[in-house]
Amino acid sequence: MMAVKRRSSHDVLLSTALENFYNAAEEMGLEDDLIEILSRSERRVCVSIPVEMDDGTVRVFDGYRVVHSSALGPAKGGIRFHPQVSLDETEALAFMMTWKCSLAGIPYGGGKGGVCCDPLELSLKEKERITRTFAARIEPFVGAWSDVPAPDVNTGPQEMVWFMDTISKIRGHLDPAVFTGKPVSLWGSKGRNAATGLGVATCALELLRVMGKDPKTATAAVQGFGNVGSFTAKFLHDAGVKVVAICDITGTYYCKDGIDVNKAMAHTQSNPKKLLEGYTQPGLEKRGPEEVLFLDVDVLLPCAMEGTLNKTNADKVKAKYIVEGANGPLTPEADEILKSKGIPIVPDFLANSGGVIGSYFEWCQNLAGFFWSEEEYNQRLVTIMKSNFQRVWEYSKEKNVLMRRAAFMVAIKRVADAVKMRGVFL
Ligand SMILES: NC(=O)C1=CN([C@@H]2O[C@H](COP(=O)(O)OP(=O)(O)OC[C@H]3O[C@@H](n4cnc5c(N)ncnc54)[C@H](O)[C@@H]3O)[C@@H](O)[C@H]2O)C=CC1
Ligand SMILES: O=C(O)CCC(=O)C(=O)O
Repeated sequence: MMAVKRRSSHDVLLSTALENFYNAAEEMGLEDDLIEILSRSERRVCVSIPVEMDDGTVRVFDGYRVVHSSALGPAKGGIRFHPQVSLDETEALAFMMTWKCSLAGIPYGGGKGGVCCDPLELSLKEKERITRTFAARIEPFVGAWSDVPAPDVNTGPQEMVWFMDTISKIRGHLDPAVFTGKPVSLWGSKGRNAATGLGVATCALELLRVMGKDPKTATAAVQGFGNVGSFTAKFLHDAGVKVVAICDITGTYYCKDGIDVNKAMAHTQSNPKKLLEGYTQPGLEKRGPEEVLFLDVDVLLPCAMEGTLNKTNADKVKAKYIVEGANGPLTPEADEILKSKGIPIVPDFLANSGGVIGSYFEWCQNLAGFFWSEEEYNQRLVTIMKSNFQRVWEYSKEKNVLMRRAAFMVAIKRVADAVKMRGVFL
């Protein structure tokens, strides 16, 4: 029995992340003091964001920026705009960023941020005011060598430019390396927008390879059709996988002959809310949003939000494999159910690490002031993703544990070694 008193939370994501961490730490025999240190965040910043709305009224939004660990380098992680954002959720996501960056082999710690708001109800100008005020309030805490935010749910290149521009104006000089995920025309990198999806698709193709399944005879279903889901579907489609279903908050769009992914992407790009609503093609059937999860396909890729597969629905999964594009899409109860069904799962912080690896490439280019071609970017990304997949796959076989546990063990070791070498004080 461990002497450490385990932290817990009412937040599903934080309790899931902590439970996975404690179990892996226990299995690898990590020292109690390191468990205590690594189960807490270094810094949790809460800010209020007063904003004048278009109708002249004032609303105050809550914003958060958490640094879980800076043992390996500056904290790294996205900023989310969503009605469910809370301090606990942000801390959970920052915690998982530490393990993601460690496993990826990049020189970063873990951070995450968020603003509790509903972007679907905001005008572009209101979103800009929220972004700029939030940027000003967290300015003392972010920087190229301290904490480097990036996009997450409902944020993208436009928000990253507002953030960078506000911080640069406050500091009196351009500071491009303080945010990644910027547009290519403004210190962004070719490849970053598609990077997470390219990484998720690469992991799915690697899993098919080790399972001896030809991608050209494989089928897939993708939940979520935003940044991660749409590019995941696109790269799988390009590799010859038949993507039979895609999905967003408006429903599941199923076609037994395969979704025309490029057409669906063009559809979402052409409407202001970026939704699939109204998308059509020959043979298309529209179903409820949850139905994507229960289709009889080779690979299911949850690329939307956390907790999608849980104790109430995991037993209905018919897919042969799961590759987690979203952060925390499975609760521990779902993990158990899927384990008993023998379904191999590529865990989120391996599968979706292409985003942060791609952000690392952007940060390197910003610091050097020298930009790469998209070909070079993608080729380096795919090489790293394949090698990280292979490392976790082999370690899981060697230790006879599931891939999630193996990934945690590899990731925790690198951070724990860094904490020991740097020393725990100050
Ligand atoms: N953007 C990035 O580079 C990275 C994002 N992630 C994670 O991937 C996930 C998705 O992020 P993004 O694609 O950036 O967000 P996004 O905002 O671009 O897209 C989210 C998509 O999920 C859909 N969705 C939301 N709730 C849903 C529900 N209940 N049922 C069905 N569809 C639903 C939305 O309609 C939208 O299509 C999140 O968990 C995020 O933390 C992870 C790594 C990097
Ligand atoms: O690109 C980044 O720095 C972080 C992306 C992110 O938030 C994530 O991987 O969950």
